[in-house]
Amino acid sequence: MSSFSGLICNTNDYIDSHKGALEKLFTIDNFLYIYAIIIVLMIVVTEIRSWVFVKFSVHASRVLHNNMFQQIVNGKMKFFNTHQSGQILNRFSKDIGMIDEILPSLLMDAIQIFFSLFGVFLLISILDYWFTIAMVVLIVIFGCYVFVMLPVSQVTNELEGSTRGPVVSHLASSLQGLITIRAFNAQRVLTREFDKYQDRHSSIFYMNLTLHGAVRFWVDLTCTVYIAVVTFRFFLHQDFPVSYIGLVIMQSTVTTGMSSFFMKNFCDVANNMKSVERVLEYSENIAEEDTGTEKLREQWPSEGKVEFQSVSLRYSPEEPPVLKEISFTVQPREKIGIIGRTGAGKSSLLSVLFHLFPFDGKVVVDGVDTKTLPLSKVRSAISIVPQNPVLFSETLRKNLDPFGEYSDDAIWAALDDVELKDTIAALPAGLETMVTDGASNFSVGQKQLLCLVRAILRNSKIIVLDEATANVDLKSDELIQSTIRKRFKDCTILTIAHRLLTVMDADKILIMDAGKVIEFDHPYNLLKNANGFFYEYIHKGGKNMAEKLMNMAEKNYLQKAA
Ligand SMILES: Nc1ncnc2c1ncn2[C@@H]1O[C@H](COP(=O)(O)OP(=O)(O)OP(=O)(O)O)[C@@H](O)[C@H]1O
Repeated sequence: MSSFSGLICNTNDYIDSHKGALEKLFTIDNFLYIYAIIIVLMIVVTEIRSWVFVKFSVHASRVLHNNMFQQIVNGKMKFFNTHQSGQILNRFSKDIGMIDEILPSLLMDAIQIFFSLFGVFLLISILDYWFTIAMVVLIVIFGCYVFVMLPVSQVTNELEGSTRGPVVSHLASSLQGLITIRAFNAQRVLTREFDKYQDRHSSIFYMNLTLHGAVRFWVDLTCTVYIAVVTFRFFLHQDFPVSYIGLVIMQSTVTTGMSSFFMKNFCDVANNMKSVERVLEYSENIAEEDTGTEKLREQWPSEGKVEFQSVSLRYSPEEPPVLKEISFTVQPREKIGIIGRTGAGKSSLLSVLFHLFPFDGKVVVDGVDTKTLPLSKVRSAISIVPQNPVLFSETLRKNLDPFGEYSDDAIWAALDDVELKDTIAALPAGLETMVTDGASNFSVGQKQLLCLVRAILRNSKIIVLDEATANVDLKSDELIQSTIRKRFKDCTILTIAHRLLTVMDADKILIMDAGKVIEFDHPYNLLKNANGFFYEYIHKGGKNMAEKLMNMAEKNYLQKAA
């Protein structure tokens, strides 16, 4: 009791001695002026700060976003072999969302709280320098918390990101293979797998939350001890005025809440900076290196001669080569059928033609080493009808003619060539029909025919068909083959085929086995070698089929010879 009455007496003495000065400063007019100036300054500073942050964050996120997208669409094929789709989608959704929405406000709050705390500390220190020591101790303790907590929270945050990838990948592949999953009645297996990935992600997510809760507890406890120390000092030294004590204790209490918020914000900013790091990681060194610089004046390729000179390919340095010192020459306008067992390297041969992976040796087209040309030049010179036809979620017209280069008449004529004209004309929107996600409103055979329409429109000198008729019936296969013969008679054609009938009328058959070319000649000549691979391959389908194919080859050979 005696301590409190002492305090009150001291306060009254303090107020009496400073009364004149205080009255002078706090006249009602002065107070209103100062108040108005402070309010205006606060509004101006807040507006400028928000404007700068919004401008900065929008610009930064746009640059990062564009860079990352450009790198991904031009990415090396190897990158897609080693990175899950979920991982890539995560960068575009979670990380970009973090940079766009969360990080700027976190950063703003952190800076604001830092300056507020600094102001409070400064005020308390000016009132009594002994509090500076308590504050320095407080800051050191907070520093220790950050030192211990930050690396742990960065690891848990990283783990959270890496466990979210499989959840997204699993979901994406399940949606893609929904028909197969239902056909095998495998919904339960898939659900169990999804739960496994989800549990893994949730456990890390909760670990993160718990970690933040623990840190908040320790920060609050430290701040409570700090307030107790400050209050205790007033009991030891009772000559402070009450207003002074009230101000210090109130500011110390504010410090408690703000410090805990600042710690959380600081760690969140440091952790979420990882999103920037991850986006930056995908913003460089992913795109293919385009070293070709040679500019060709004349139309290239004009003939369509293709030479493979000692071409070797390995998908990664640790793996064995899938193409081994391959050399052969395709003459202009020749039709080549490529066959071989599964995994022999047929598709890899075509990926070399398009420079999809770095390879040793040379591919020379019409006398020009394709390694000296820009990638866009090489790729635009060759048309492909791939094994897995791809249509985009756009109008049919845009899918067939993405750059708007051809007239409607040319497109309808090309559709007529593959006998799709009536089917497309029967659609209510015709060429303006929207292709649904995954092109599910077209059958696989129709998709392949639409890819063939693209090739017809481009009218390239070299055409590549990678099992283009694998998903169509025999009649459609014959139709496509006759269209190809008619429309591409002046072109060089490389056809990978599993159906021998498809390539029996080819000028030459190239047979691949374990990454090597083992036979390369006219089918009729190959059939003369009873110990050869082709002879054996043809007789696997039964005697009747073999005879039919041999007759076809002979007829074709004699026709060409004549
Ligand atoms: N992107 C890739 N990354 C790593 N290895 C690959 C890749 N693509 C193919 N391979 C490997 O290269 C080898 C040749 O594959 P490729 O697809 O060229 O054979 P293919 O003769 O076309 O087979 P199929 O007739 O079954 O399509 C195989 O052992 C395959 O595992």
